[in-house]
Amino acid sequence: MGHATKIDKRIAFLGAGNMAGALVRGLLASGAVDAQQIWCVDVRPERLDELGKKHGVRVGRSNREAAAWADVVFLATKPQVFDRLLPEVAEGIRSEALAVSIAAGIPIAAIEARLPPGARVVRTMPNTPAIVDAGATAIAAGTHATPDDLALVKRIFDDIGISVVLDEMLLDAVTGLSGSGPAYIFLIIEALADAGVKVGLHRDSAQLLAAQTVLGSAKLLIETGEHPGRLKDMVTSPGGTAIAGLHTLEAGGLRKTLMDAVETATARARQLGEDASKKLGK
Ligand SMILES: NC(=O)C1=CN([C@@H]2O[C@H](COP(=O)(O)OP(=O)(O)OC[C@H]3O[C@@H](n4cnc5c(N)ncnc54)[C@H](O)[C@@H]3O)[C@@H](O)[C@H]2O)C=CC1
Ligand SMILES: O=C(O)[C@@H]1CCC=N1
Repeated sequence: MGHATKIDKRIAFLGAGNMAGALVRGLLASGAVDAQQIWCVDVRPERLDELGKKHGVRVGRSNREAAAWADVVFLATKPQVFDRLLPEVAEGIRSEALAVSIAAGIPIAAIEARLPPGARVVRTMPNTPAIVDAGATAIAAGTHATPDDLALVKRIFDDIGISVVLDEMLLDAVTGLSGSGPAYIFLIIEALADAGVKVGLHRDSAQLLAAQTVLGSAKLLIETGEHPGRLKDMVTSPGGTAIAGLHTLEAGGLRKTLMDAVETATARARQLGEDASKKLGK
């Protein structure tokens, strides 16, 4: 990739797990920031060693110190530890810094209430394909976030996939759909690979064919802008194989099951937010 302009900010990741790792890698690969502009904090020393060795970024154990150093503070632990994380951030964060949450469920209001008055907060919901620059992220502005803040966060996530700016009330729905969606798709790919084995294919070729079919179908949809129903119709010859398979999927309630799954996951995101808000005393 590579960008004409650099991001002239110091960026801290509080919680340096899967998603933070994807962001660090993406920021460095795009050339948008240099390793010395990144500080990763985690409670697992082995993870810090790994990131330090791999990327040459600064690592440490103190959320407060990293927050005090940074212009942009990513809140990237699990939502369940936000009640411990936020007081440490509140102690450290500078008044001109921006806080960016990637946590499922936690409302912006709950974060703002725990940070100094006027704190600028942006809430996001990325997904794991960001690890290979194919992420899908939704971004929502907090009360005091500026258009420049949103543009900066959008740019960071656009480096590792696509992003959309939405109203915060839609973020739990995004969590149920694209945030959690990779898990659904991996289940589908695994099931298709199993199916391929059942009808006589070797595991390796079955899995590769299944995965490429998902990738290619998504690419076809995005690049043509066609309605998915029309693209489905292109596959289904009269009296052919695809319509026979589709009949079985309809009988198995695949559409309803997927709709239920997204609805359940959305409700779970909301619940995580309510639990966290309660623990945060709000
Ligand atoms: N995994 C996913 O598919 C997605 C996750 N998210 C959100 O991203 C956040 C992080 O998720 P993952 O990266 O998957 O989790 P993870 O478990 O890989 O990373 C979280 C990291 O935080 C560290 N940690 C725990 N307590 C800490 C503390 N007090 N201070 C500093 N670090 C601490 C853990 O050791 C761990 O390395 C979560 O809030 C999750 O809701 C958002 C979108 C997708
Ligand atoms: O399961 C979770 O809580 C996280 C958030 C979105 C995807 N994984």
